[in-house]
Amino acid sequence: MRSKDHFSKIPESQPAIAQMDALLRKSGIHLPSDRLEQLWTYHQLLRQHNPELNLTRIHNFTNMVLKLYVDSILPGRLMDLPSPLLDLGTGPGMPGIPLKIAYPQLTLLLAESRQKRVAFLKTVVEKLNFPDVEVVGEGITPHFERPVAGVITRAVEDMAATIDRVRGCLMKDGLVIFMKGPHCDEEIQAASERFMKEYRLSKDQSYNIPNTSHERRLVVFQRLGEPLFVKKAKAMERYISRIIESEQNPLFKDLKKLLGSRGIRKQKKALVAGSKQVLEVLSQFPELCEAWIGSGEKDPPPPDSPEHLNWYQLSSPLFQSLDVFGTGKPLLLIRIKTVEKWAPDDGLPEGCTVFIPFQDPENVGSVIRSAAAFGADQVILLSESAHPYHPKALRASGGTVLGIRILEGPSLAELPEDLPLLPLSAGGRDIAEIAFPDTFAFLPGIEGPGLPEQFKKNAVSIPIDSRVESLNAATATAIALYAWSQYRRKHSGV
Ligand SMILES: C[S@@+](CC[C@H](N)C(=O)[O-])C[C@H]1O[C@@H](n2cnc3c(N)ncnc32)[C@H](O)[C@@H]1O
Repeated sequence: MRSKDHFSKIPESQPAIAQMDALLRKSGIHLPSDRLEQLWTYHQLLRQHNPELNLTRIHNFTNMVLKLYVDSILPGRLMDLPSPLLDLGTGPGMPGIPLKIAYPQLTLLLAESRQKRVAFLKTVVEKLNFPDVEVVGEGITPHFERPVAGVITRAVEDMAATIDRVRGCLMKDGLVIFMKGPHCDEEIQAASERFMKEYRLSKDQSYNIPNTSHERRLVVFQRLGEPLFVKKAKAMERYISRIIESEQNPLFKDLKKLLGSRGIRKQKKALVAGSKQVLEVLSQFPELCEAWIGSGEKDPPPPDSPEHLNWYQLSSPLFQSLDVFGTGKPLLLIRIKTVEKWAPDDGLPEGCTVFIPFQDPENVGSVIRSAAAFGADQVILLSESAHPYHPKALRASGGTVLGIRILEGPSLAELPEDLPLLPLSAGGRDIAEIAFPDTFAFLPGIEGPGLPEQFKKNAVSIPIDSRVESLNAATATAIALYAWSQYRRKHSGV
């Protein structure tokens, strides 16, 4: 490899500043004398401290100039460098120090976790009398929150790891600049896929260190969103935030009661869980949303949330006691719509009504979801039923509870027999063979006891294998709804 290098014939016995200048110029880099001297001083320091600190394995003068200094400066010729720029894992100062010498207007942060190297970097910065260069003597983690417009990194780690690491400090539109060798397609692909929503690949340029056979690749990702600390600050400004750390806090006590149907009925409020559902409810029913509930201040409300939203920041144990599904993601406190009453005298509207007597909130939620999916006209909750806004019901309903017409009716025993009912019970007529009336209601039984005797005579059933006693009540209702939707499609072309 070395024999191909154009400059390998330069005598190594007495390298001098002029030879460095010549190598730089042949590589297209023209430094004025004061900056050339800075680079020379840096080179001397590197040489002086290398035996003790093992700063670089490159010892040959020509190679040091080309593979370290020229290589470090080249990104500045291929793009406009963002400033302030964080050189992450700078080691002995590469590419940061040569870049700062070539582009003195840069504000630079040199991050290095190994303390001996940190001491070396501080000596360099002092000797070169650099303005606007700071040595950050710590390992960069996502908790590092100093705002920077760009990050540059050479020979540190894979791209995805770095992008993740700088999520605390890189500002919106900021650039992560990777100085890589030619074979980094897999890394680019992995990082592009993982950060698809937050970053875009803005540059991928192959080049050579001039007059050498050394191939390089400059890969740049641009951040599309804000870092967390900015999101937090904006959210603090926009929403009323409350920190809740005690179980005795009245707000928390009320929230805790929303884990059961009684509390929901009394307060007319509910908790929505699961990030997808929370975001859907927030965008579809902003007027119903009261508070965004998170663990501490991580995960602030999204920037376009309604302004009246409160932001409750719960201590981790308090949050976990509300996060019954263990999502770890924020919950949403919503007001529930007033549920209209229904009495038998009101009759039924044309189409399909579904009565719900289920005591298991998951069954309530999943039947509501099926009712919405198959186009039922309304759902009437009998007094036996669990609350449709119970956290388990809301989750099982996939949010459809908020979209479908729901009424509150009497108990199962109070339903008159002369309603146009299609009770669901094993042993009834085969549902595939009946003609569905224009106006009717499905009436499934309660889990366990099933239907009271008086309804069984008109029941319809879903034929099942004789070794299975019965279907789950919500499943049976879903299949009955499907049978009706198929019948309707066939007979009315809907
Ligand atoms: C292989 S060296 C490369 C140094 C230099 N960028 C170069 O091109 O010569 C990697 C350096 O990154 C430092 N480093 C690794 N992870 C780091 C982190 N998270 N924050 C700061 N420095 C880190 C290591 O201590 C090491 O000095």
